[in-house]
Amino acid sequence: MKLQLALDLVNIPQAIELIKEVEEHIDIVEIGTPIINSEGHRAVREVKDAFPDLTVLADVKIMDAAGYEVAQASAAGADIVTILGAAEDSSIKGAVEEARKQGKEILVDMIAVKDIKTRAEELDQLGADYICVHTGYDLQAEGKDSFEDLRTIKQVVKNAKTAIAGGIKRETLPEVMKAQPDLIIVGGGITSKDDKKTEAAKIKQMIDEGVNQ
Ligand SMILES: O=C(CO)[C@H](O)[C@H](O)COP(=O)(O)O
Repeated sequence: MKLQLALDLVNIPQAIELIKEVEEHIDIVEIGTPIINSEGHRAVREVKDAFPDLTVLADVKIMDAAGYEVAQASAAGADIVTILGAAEDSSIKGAVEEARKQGKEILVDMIAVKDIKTRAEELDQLGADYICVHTGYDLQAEGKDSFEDLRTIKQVVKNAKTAIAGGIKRETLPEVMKAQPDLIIVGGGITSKDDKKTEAAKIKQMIDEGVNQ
């Protein structure tokens, strides 16, 4: 199980400072959609330049023109690029094909997908590297989570790695870990803390020790 730190509500210098603090405790850093929307691919490039050994995920949440978008994010230095599970199959295929060409990976975000089980089976066949259940901020505000969806995809996904995102924090980690996803994505659960380094270290330790009680 790997830990991905999601950086959403910061600018590029703040992101770089934050990564410096927690770098040793994370496996992947996500350049979140809000940063990319406001700062562009420059955000991905500057983070990759500052941390060349860290795996960088560009959360571009592609919906169309997938091959082109994957190429652009890859050129900026992304190692993993996200596409929405609700996108057309031809877009998913285009994203996977371009990622293979570039030596990158595709994470499919299942946000807003209604039939999680069927779509996860399809995406698995289409060659997704990761399938990620995700409760976005707007549904988190309604008290929703993706724990049940994670159990559902774990039952049907045969090839892809599984991931979960959305409001995960140290207190909910044991529940998440019971389902054994390959990747756990934590944003506010780390970035909202005064001592981000200690929080990231504790979360990483729980993951590494397989704490699930
Ligand atoms: O993709 C995102 C929002 O669309 C976030 O990066 C993801 O939800 C993780 O952040 P948090 O743990 O703060 O919910």
